[in-house]
Amino acid sequence: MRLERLQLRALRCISDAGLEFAPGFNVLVGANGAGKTSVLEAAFLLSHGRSFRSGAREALLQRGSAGLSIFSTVRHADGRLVRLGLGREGSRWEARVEGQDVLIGQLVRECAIVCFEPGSHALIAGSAEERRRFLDWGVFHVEQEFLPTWRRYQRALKQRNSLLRSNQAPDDDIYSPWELELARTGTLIDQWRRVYLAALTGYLREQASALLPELGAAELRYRPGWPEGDDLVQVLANQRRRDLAKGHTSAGPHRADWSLSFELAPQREHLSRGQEKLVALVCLLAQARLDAERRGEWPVVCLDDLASELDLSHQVAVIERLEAAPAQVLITGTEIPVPLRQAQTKVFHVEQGRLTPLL
Ligand SMILES: Nc1ncnc2c1ncn2[C@@H]1O[C@H](COP(=O)(O)OP(=O)(O)OP(=O)(O)O)[C@@H](O)[C@H]1O
Repeated sequence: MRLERLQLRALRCISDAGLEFAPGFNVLVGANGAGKTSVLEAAFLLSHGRSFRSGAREALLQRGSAGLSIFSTVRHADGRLVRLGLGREGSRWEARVEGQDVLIGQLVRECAIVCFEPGSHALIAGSAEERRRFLDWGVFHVEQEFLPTWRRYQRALKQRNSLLRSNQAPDDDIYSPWELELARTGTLIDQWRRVYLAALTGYLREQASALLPELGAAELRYRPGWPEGDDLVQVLANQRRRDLAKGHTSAGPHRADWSLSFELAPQREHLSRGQEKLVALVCLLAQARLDAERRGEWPVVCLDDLASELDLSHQVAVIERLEAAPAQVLITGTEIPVPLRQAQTKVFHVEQGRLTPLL
């Protein structure tokens, strides 16, 4: 898929801007703080319902503005054109597909965008929550039932945690209904995650051998969040007393994690900071590749500040791979990245929130 048009209003330093993107490479060039990342952030918001930057969603609203809006026209590989919108008026976020109000989950399903940005190394070096989010975004895009099941799981988890916190005696009749629900939905979530990771593994190995051949073979490890092979309902019942002392549920898919290790870098601590970033990029490109396989079209790939994140040879390798995909790519930088200077690239100049097409 590709973004044909993106229209932004009152997003960070961008008061009002419209961009017509080219199908291939698009570069947003400008000084620090000009508003380049904010454009990628807007695209990411449509596809994830949240920003990749930390902080409250309120910070996205231009200072002094009561609302913001993001509109996009998305062209799918089969020629279908879909109009998407996300906005905030007053205290409410509203999502639209083809002018109809929809839930944010429905909007996100229509738009697939992966984004590599300076914070992406958290996928490797950060908390397990980052890795679960990555995993669940992938599962969500292929499994229709994932979101409602995940919501049911979260509801049951909240209920069990509030029983634990209010120090309810660990009796079956109080805890069992919630534990049954947790086990039923949690086991499904775990199965979907395993199927997704199994499909992702080949693409992870392929991307890793292209971008990080010096690290040797890559291996993916998954930890479901409770002892492998055990029945979750039994685990929860057995852990009630321990969980009462802790005040929260200590087993289940909300504790899952995965990691990518390498023959010559078996532990994360063996990776340099730059290699951590490259491993994160490997994961994102593998996810994009799998998404392309499943949906029959590449997601849009955003690379924020590419030239300061990767050395020149890795920039070349990534750009060549995306050119061959072929994917629509949005790149930001204080200058046009060297490998794109001779290529067919649409360039936008960004200055104090104003966007001007150059070439
Ligand atoms: N809510 C807001 N209202 C108005 N301006 C904001 C708001 N939030 C951030 N800004 C400003 O908007 C700009 C956002 O910049 P952005 O991160 O998009 O810049 P960038 O061009 O990617 O910069 P860099 O090259 O430094 O990463 C900054 O100048 C910032 O101070």
